[in-house]
Parts: sequence; structure tokens; C-alpha cells
Amino acid sequence: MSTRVFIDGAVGTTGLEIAERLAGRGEFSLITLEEARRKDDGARAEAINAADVVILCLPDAAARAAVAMIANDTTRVIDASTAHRVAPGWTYGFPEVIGHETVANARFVANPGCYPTGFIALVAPLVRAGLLPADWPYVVHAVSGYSGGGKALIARFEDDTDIAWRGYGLAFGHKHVPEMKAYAGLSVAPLFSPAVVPALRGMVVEVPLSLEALPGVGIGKGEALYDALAASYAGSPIVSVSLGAPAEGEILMRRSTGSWDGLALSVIPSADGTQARLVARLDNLGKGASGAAVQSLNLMAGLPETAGLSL
Ligand SMILES: NC(=O)C1=CN([C@@H]2O[C@H](COP(=O)(O)OP(=O)(O)OC[C@H]3O[C@@H](n4cnc5c(N)ncnc54)[C@H](OP(=O)(O)O)[C@@H]3O)[C@@H](O)[C@H]2O)C=CC1
Ligand SMILES: CC(=O)N[C@@H](CCC(=O)OP(=O)(O)O)C(=O)O
Repeated sequence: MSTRVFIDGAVGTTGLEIAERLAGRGEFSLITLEEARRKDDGARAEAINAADVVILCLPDAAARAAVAMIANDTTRVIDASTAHRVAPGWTYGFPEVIGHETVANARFVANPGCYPTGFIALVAPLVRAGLLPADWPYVVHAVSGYSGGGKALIARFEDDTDIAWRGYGLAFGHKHVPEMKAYAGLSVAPLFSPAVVPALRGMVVEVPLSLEALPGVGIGKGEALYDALAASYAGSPIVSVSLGAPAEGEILMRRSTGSWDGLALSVIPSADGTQARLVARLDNLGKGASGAAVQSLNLMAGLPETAGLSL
């Protein structure tokens, strides 16, 4: 029997991408609402309670309201919003970090944020292995494609094609910081500096490290960081790890890059071993949102984790 899936927010940026990844897959049957009823609470409640799995692609408040509509003890949830990522009773939907079985068996799964996906993938295994300190104020520089801001930011970048770079998060307290701190296992919040560039999709997340200044780390430890990350993701069909700068000597985000559900991690040590740059590249709409949701859905349905993904 196929798994009945309802995507609440199915015509938004994330919802549409999830629907694309599920299209034509016989393991799932999609419950859909016509345009006139997609924001009708009665119709949504009916669809939510008829589904085996509901995928919430909504603003935070609407996601909380949708969970409150569940009137049974079987409907499972994957919430793409920020509403439940550090909430008790919810499982963080990052199988490579939290454990595949844990996600497969969870009822309430919070899909990770796009920037935290890069940061946590780089830092969590290294803190867990005792190679990086938990009580260090890590700095996170990151660049996202404008689809990361949903329909509103897409419209802004399409209307104002003169924007070359948009730094933001200047009031601090970005909504992704709590999950970064929690799932990287840190006792100090990272300092997060995000920016948007005029590309629809794509993301680079960088954590620069002074190995000589980091307590308990030291000069020449870049390769040990690489070894630990490579071991942590060994065999993953989704996460790759490389050592050193790309042969081209630069990292490019291209406007023409299409949908991709992988996550590429690099450890780039300096020649003298005193510094390293940890870099994650992903598609904010892929492993950063819709790809991750479909990966969790696959696991929850007992299917191979990469089914329907572009890798
Ligand atoms: N874009 C991204 O890269 C990522 C987004 N997310 C998260 O996913 C969620 C969705 O984001 P995104 O797809 O970008 O946002 P969009 O603004 O593109 O889409 C949100 C959709 O939700 C609909 N909606 C809003 N309120 C309700 C409601 N009460 N009932 C039913 N539908 C409603 C909107 O309707 P309408 O079309 O009428 O406005 C819209 O279609 C957010 O929580 C976001 O933070 C997570 C990871 C990455
Ligand atoms: C470019 C841009 O605006 N990005 C969004 C985050 C996108 C994302 O990951 O949203 P979730 O937190 O719902 O996962 C932001 O910084 O608020």
C-alpha cells in the first residue's frame, strides 16, 4: 500500500520542490487541495488527518497551527519550518548526524535549516570526536541563493536585478543559530554572518579556523579534521568529503546550476598548517530543504534514502 502524503503549503517554494521529487513515485499517493481550498482550515485539517505523513512547507506560525490540527495518534509530520527544530518531542531530520534509524522511527521530524545543514555537517562530528572544542565561538560565513527567502525574496531579487550582494542578519539572533548550537554540540553560540547573492539556488557555508589558536587543536591538525569527517560520512551516498582546495583554486557558485540534493564538504588547510577553512556546498532547496525532507520521508516509509533525489 502506498504512503499517503499531504504537503501543506504545496505551492510555495519548498512545497513545489518536494512535489516535484515525489512526482511519479508509486510508493506515495499525494493528497492535494485545489487552489481555492488550500488555506481553508477545515479542508487542511481533513487532509492532515487523512495522511500517513504530512509535510509542512509553511511559515512557522502556520506550521504550529497545522500540528495542532492533528486529531489522531498516527499521522507523522515532517516540518520544513523553523518552528520545531529544537522543540522537545521532535527529531532533527539530519540522518547523517542524528542517526538513520532515529529518523526512520520518528513521528515528528523537524527538517534542518539550510545554513545549519552546512554548519552542523562540518562541525558536529569534529566536536563529538573531541577534535574541536565545544566552548569556542565559531564564526560562520555563508552565502545563499535568493530562493532561500521563499516567494517574497524571489520576487525582490527578480524585481531588483541591480542587487549584487545582500548581507543580512545584522540584528544578530538569526533563527538558525539555536539549531546550529544545539546539534553541533556547542556551549557557545556561533557568530553567524549570512548573505544572499543574485543566483536562484545554491549555498556555501564556511567556518574559518585558526588551528594554532584553537585550544586543544594545534598546528598541522587539518588532515586529522579531514580524516574524522571522512570517517563520519564514509559510505554516504549524499555527503562527500574532500581535502584541500579545488584544483581550480576557487569555489564558484553558478547561476545556471540546477537542482542538487548532495552535500559537499571540504577541509582546506593552509600550507603551514596554522589555519584551515571548513567549507560546505549544497543547494539550499536540495539538501537544505526539499531533498532533506524527501530523504527523511524515504526513511520513514522504509525506502532507500536516496529514492527520488538528484545526486
Ligand atoms: N526556501 C528555502 O530555501 C527554505 C525554506 N524553508 C522553510 O520552509 C517553509 C516554507 O518556506 P518557502 O517554501 O520558502 O516559503 P514560500 O513563501 O515560498 O511558501 C510558503 C507557502 O505557504 C503558504 N501558506 C502560508 N500560510 C498558510 C496557511 N495558513 N495555510 C496554508 N498555506 C499557507 C503560502 O501561501 P501563498 O502562496 O498564498 O503565500 C505559500 O504558498 C518556511 O518555514 C521556510 O522557513 C526551509 C528550508 C529552506
Ligand atoms: C536567504 C534567506 O533568506 N534564507 C533564510 C533561511 C532559509 C531557510 O533555511 O529557511 P528555514 O529556516 O525555514 O530552514 C533566512 O536567512 O531566513
